[in-house]
Amino acid sequence: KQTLLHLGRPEGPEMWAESFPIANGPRQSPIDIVPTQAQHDPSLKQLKLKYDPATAKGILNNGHSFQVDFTDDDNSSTLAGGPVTGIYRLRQFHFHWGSSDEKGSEHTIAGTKFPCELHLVHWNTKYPNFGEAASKPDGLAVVGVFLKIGSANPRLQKVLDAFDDIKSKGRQTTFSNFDPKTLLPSALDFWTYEGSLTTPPLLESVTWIVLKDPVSVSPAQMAKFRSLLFTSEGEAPSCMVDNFRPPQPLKGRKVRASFK
Ligand SMILES: CCCCNCC(=O)NCCc1ccc(S(N)(=O)=O)cc1
Ligand SMILES: [Zn+2]
Repeated sequence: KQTLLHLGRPEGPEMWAESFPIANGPRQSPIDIVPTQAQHDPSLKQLKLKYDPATAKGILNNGHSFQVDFTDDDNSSTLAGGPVTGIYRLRQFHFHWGSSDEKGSEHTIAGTKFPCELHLVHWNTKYPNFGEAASKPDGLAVVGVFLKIGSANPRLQKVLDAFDDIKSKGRQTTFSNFDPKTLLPSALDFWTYEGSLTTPPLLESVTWIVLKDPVSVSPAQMAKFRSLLFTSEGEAPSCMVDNFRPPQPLKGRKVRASFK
């Protein structure tokens, strides 16, 4: 008896190609980053991140992750330098995580999975808005940060404290005066490659900037991530876990390193 279960969750990554054929495209994300195969590119500039805490707006459970949204109607919070040309505006950040500490990240490093991965999503100001930029090959730049199990991360606390208000899908609350720079490691060494959104619509519009150094998260803090729900109030509750896409074929792409 063929059960749907062995095809993965009906709405899971294995099924996406049916509605989004680009799922099998030439520049899909995430990927497995193999440090020994990445080429150091001395022409890569230093990453310039300028975030204004006043641009933090709200925090939302969107049913597949939670995101912190920023006002992006001026250049108060931007990314420049690194592999990109021009100025990209911060729109939101969100996370991906596992049901246990052995998995959860989207990118992997020589096969190593992390329990969690942070994505800071920026759009190219040469386009009028995020939606337009999301459909252009140089439209988006996402900074990826690995979280690894260790001591509790005090910088995460303000985010975790908001979870009671956004437990189920569709819940949101205000979230102000937060500097996402506090979530980053001290060194901004990175790998970079041309890729895509890792969730539908899987658009191939992302310059990925994956930081080499992880930041810490404690098991108790991971347990709080796993207390969020995929489901809306009133539905049978389903814990929000394993919201990561596995690595996709490199298809000849080069991964560059900003460091030796
Ligand atoms: C008005 C425009 C509304 C856009 N709504 C449609 C849309 O494009 N949503 C996609 C949002 C998204 C998905 C995945 C990532 S990831 N995991 O690759 O960083 C980042 C951002
Ligand atoms: Zn993401």
